[in-house]
Amino acid sequence: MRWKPYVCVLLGDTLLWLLLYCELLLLQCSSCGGLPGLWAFGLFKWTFMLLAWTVFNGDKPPGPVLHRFVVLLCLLLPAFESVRTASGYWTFEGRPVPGPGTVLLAQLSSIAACALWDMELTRDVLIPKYQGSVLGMLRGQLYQTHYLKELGGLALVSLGSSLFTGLRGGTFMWILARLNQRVKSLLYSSLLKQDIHFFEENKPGSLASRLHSDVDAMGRTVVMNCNLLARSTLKIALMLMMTLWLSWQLTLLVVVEMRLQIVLQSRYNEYRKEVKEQVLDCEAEINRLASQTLGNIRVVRSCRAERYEATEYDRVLNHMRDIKRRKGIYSPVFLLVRRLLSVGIRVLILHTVFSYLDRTPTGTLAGDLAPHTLEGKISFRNVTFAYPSAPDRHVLQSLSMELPAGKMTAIVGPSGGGKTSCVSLLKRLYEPQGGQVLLDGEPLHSYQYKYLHQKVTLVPQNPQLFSGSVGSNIAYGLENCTRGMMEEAAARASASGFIESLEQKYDTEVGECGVRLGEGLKQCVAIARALVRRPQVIILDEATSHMDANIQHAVAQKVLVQGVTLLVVAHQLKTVEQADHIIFMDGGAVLEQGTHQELMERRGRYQRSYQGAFP
Ligand SMILES: Nc1ncnc2c1ncn2[C@@H]1O[C@H](COP(=O)(O)OP(=O)(O)OP(=O)(O)O)[C@@H](O)[C@H]1O
Repeated sequence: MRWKPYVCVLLGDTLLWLLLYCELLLLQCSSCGGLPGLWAFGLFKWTFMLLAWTVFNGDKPPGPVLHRFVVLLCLLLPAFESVRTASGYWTFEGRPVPGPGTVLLAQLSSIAACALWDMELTRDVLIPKYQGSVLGMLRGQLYQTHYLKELGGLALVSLGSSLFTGLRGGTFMWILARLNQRVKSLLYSSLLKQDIHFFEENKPGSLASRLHSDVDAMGRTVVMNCNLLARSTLKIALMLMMTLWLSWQLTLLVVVEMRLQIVLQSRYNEYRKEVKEQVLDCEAEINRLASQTLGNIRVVRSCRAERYEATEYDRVLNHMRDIKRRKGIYSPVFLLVRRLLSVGIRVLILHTVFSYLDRTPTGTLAGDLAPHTLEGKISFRNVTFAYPSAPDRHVLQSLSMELPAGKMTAIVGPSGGGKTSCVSLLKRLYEPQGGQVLLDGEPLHSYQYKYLHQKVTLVPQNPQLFSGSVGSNIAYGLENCTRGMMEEAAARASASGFIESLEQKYDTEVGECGVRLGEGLKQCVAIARALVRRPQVIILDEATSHMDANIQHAVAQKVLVQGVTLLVVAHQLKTVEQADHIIFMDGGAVLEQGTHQELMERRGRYQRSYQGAFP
């Protein structure tokens, strides 16, 4: 959270209070106008601060937390004084103006309320989120650094939540006590004013009970329900916002399910109520018939109405049986419909999940080429490419370039020029929309997937190491990697010197994400990891940025000696001077290419960039 706007708001508030005091002093006013004046001043402050924000920040609206803070700061004091006046605890009207202590208290309360408000509101949403992240880490999906952050977040939110729950409970208990006191006092005064015959009609015991137990019970009900209402409303609103943010489709399904369940349940409740009334009517009828007939048995006998009465009794019993049978059918049908609805919604939710499982990748599938020997010549032919997330924006435009086999080619140019996009296409992370990328004259997609990734290896700028030994990181993913292979790769990556200097050499632990190694050493290990696979093309995407210039040069030479094609993507032009071929890219197109000497003599963009970098 950026704290500067909050400090400015606090200073602004203090300044406006000072102005009010000065103005009252100058105008020789003894009061700021009671409660209406206080409210007017609060609203003025609110408007003023929003206007000031617009002046300094243009159309950009203040964030919700900052806005809440401003509202609290401006309206907390008038609201507090209004509640105090309404509860009869204090009459503000008689006081001239809130003192500096009250203003300071209002500011502190606003800060605390704003912070705790967010904690309380987000507790039920954030706790499950942090718990999920911590569980994710325990299942190995997160690194330790993330784990500590998530665990810290969980602890903080839980602590804040407990604190706020305690404060909220305490505040409501305090309000309850005040409410009871006030109502009892009013009731007692009212009782004392009643006529004497009122006391003759109402026993003192019952009046005393009204005064104590009933008032207590009423206060408890009102306060508890207010508490529950405020809490539930805010909680539902926030949960809805959070779930909408996570997935509006799933939220819609859940809301639809809830709505249908409510409709179904209320229909069923109506029906049950109706049936219950019918059963009660029937029971009453049965009782009436039985008691009427048995109570007047002499009349029944004398009229020979036994058969008639028995038929009547049977009729009511049959009616009762029908009602109960209908109830017996409706209950399981209702449960079935409810369960079907719930299962149906879950099936729909799963269908969103399964659609991902069934999704077929749009890229061209890999072919079966896996030649024994590979030269490592790479050609980009009229390649046009746009990222799937921005299909209308072509980041490469009919780009053509050649990377000679066994040579060092450097791609340079300003940020956003399209260098990394070329590398991504070369690794088949994306497919171009137009043109082709060829390896030894064959399109990349005609090679076997595993073969291609073994022969064309990428070392990224920030390589990830895994907890384990230096050796296991070099041999990562290889089944039959011998110590000899590791040592050879490390030597070519100029990493053997530092590895040999470690106490346990290749068995030295690198720590979580390689934290025990410096950035330069991490890059050396990552290059060794690439080299141990004996690739024919190595792409160093800013992969030597943390290395000393001499080491960078040595690594390049050792790689080239083996006849490997080396593609270096670099920002620092100094590091690519030695390259056999330099390609200068900008705006997704090749602007200039040649050796360092040729490009410097051309006095174009490369030369200007070089001179800009080394004036
Ligand atoms: N995943 C992506 N989705 C959409 N656009 C992207 C994506 N990655 C990069 N771009 C855009 O593609 C353009 C080329 O980016 P690219 O990373 O290839 O340039 P770059 O020369 O490698 O830059 P840098 O040196 O800063 O890495 C940029 O405008 C960038 O914003």
